[in-house]
Amino acid sequence: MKSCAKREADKKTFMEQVHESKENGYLLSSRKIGSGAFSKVYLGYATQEKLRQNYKLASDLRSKRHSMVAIKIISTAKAPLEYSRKFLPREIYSLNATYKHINIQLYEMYRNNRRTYLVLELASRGDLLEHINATSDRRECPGLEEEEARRLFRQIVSAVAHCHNVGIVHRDLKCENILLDERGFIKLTDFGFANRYSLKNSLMSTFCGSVAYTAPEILMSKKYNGELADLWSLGVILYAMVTGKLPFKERQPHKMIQMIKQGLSFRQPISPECQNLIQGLLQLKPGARLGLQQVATHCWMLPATSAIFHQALKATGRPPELSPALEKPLRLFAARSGELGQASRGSRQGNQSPCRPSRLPCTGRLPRPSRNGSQGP
Ligand SMILES: Nc1ncnc2c1ncn2[C@@H]1O[C@H](COP(=O)(O)OP(=O)(O)OP(=O)(O)O)[C@@H](O)[C@H]1O
Repeated sequence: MKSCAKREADKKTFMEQVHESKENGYLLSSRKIGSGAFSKVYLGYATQEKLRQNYKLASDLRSKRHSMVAIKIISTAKAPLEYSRKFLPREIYSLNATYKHINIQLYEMYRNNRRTYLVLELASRGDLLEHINATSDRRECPGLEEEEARRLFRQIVSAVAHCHNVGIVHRDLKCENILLDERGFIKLTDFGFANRYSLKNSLMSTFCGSVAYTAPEILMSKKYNGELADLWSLGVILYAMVTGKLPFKERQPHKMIQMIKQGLSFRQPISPECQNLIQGLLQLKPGARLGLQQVATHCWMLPATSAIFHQALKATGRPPELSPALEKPLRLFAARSGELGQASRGSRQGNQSPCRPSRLPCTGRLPRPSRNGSQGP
């Protein structure tokens, strides 16, 4: 139980935050909507005066017909220096560099020597993890229906492609960092581990994110390509969406590697197209993973093309490789029909091997994995 002194101190801090927010044009409510390692996120409201001053904020909130925002308060005085000097600036840079897409918009920032305030677009329907668990409970069947998973995954792929196109790798893609707004659109968030890269093939060495979503090359402490590591995480997210479970779950990285090497299994009926896409992303070798363009034009993402998949499967016993000749019209078709978001640059030849029979996945509801620390650049 909190001591009386602690409660008083918390109350004083909150009142200071209310005051500092008001000075900057926002009314801070006492409704806490989330918290992170060094931050608390509150529901806030833009004042009329603020709306008159900030055109971007005003036009966005007008389209939403409310004045609510999420105010993320980071207590820089309490956070480690490394966080304030390295990760927070990266988060702000990434939010600014990618805001024109479907990730969370950073409307504004204000700060003093104790705290930094990020005024963010409100995503009022919680995170993807909560959504998967709630839907699983309602359906009495783990996971989302493939149709819904497809709708959400297309948006996620499009958001990640947008990040990669502007030279940003997220490095902490997981269901908890994908929020849903009131219209059911996804909002990519938590760019605390995001990083810039200037050379497409430059390698990184920082261990970021959560073990369950982390690419094996990072778990093995190898230098890694951030884009390819994001692709692995996308495979874990898709698996989690359609099965309601994590594909591999171990606390210890070396045990995770063993599990990954034993391969994937699907214990419930998932369409062969979807299994094929997940397999294409969850490739042990980073270079063998499907590229974002291949993901966006995969037959599971474009159901109209699944006849081709089935014909090839029937004729050869193998799913088809997308030939360059087929890829272009599919992309055009996808773009026209709105099935494809912004395409990422570059296309890798992914390994589209048929599904391997393998070990059992973890069971039960999707847990919230704990985050790893991070060292290095
Ligand atoms: N824009 C938003 N709208 C609604 N809720 C939000 C928003 N941003 C953050 N949250 C909520 O607050 C929680 C913490 O936010 P966020 O993940 O950005 O903080 P963090 O300090 O980076 O967290 P962590 O230490 O877990 O990485 C989120 O999980 C989410 O539930």
